[in-house]
Amino acid sequence: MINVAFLGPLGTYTHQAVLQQFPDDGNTQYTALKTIPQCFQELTNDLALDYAVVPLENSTNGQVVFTYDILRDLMNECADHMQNQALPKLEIVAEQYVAIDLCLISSEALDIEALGNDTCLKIYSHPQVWGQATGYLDRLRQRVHSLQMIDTTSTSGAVRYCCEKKGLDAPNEIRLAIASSTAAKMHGAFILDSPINDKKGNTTRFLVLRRSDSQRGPLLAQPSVASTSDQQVSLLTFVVTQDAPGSLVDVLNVLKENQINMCSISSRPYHHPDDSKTRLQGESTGARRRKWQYVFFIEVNHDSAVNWAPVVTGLSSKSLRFCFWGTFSRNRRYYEMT
Ligand SMILES: O=C(O)C(=O)Cc1ccccc1
Repeated sequence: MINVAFLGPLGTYTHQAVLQQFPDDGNTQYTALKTIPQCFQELTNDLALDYAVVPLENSTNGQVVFTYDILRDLMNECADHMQNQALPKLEIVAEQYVAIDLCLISSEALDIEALGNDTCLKIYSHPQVWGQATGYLDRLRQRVHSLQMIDTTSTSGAVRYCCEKKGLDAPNEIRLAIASSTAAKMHGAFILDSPINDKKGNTTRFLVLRRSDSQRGPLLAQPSVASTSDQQVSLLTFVVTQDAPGSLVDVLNVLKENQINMCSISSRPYHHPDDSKTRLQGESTGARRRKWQYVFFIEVNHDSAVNWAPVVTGLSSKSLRFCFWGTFSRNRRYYEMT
């Protein structure tokens, strides 16, 4: 029996990613959690859980910042170190891609074209959705008196909320949700319009994590739909000194020297803690501390034959803090999603 935690509840896009990775074979238990931080915390602390699945980025509106910021914080607060290499308690073991077709959903059959200009719309969804349907929402806003966007902890939860509040709307007020057709079906709700996403091929990429003290080796559940490819991907995070010209180039040169191709780079700001115990290696004690620094996230793709020892040594010597988050197979959906 394997136990997979995910950003729930049932009917979310993350749930879809979970089922792609871990099809329901009678041997899998699914644990729906409320928030992304909870997915990280529970996987770290609850030994009954084997994996956690969280969203990482969306092809239309980019980074899922909650996830990036937890990876950043886990690197910075990591108690286990090998010199300046942080050894986190979690590792990434797979990726998944889910096509996100957003639907406008109501607890009642309504004609969306017939909304009056005195209508006050309240639209509920996960915050990640707003940046994926801006064009549609802008057009809708022009046809009604007001349109309010209200965050929920999940898309599926938004549909449930609208169904629970059915019939309780004030006059002229209409509650709608944005979620998947699966979520609409699950709650017996009505799809008023779909797809309403700005871009065709809107896709979210998810990470599958496990505790790094878990038994090494191939994933316990080999995905049946998402077959893997020969390409391997590794995710690394690091901090460079901002006072030395070329310090980022120095890190990237380690990859070049080892013939490793970088396929993505991004960064997130972080405010460096003042606590002197957390001073990064290589930072001079007398130097004025920068409050505003950046963590870089890079992904590299390679075949399975990489000799990581010199790469890790090189990267740790060129960065102030460094963390290797794991190697996983490039999912075949990476090539297939439009
Ligand atoms: O709320 C959900 O359905 C989630 O799984 C989070 C999310 C929201 C929008 C796109 C992808 C994932």
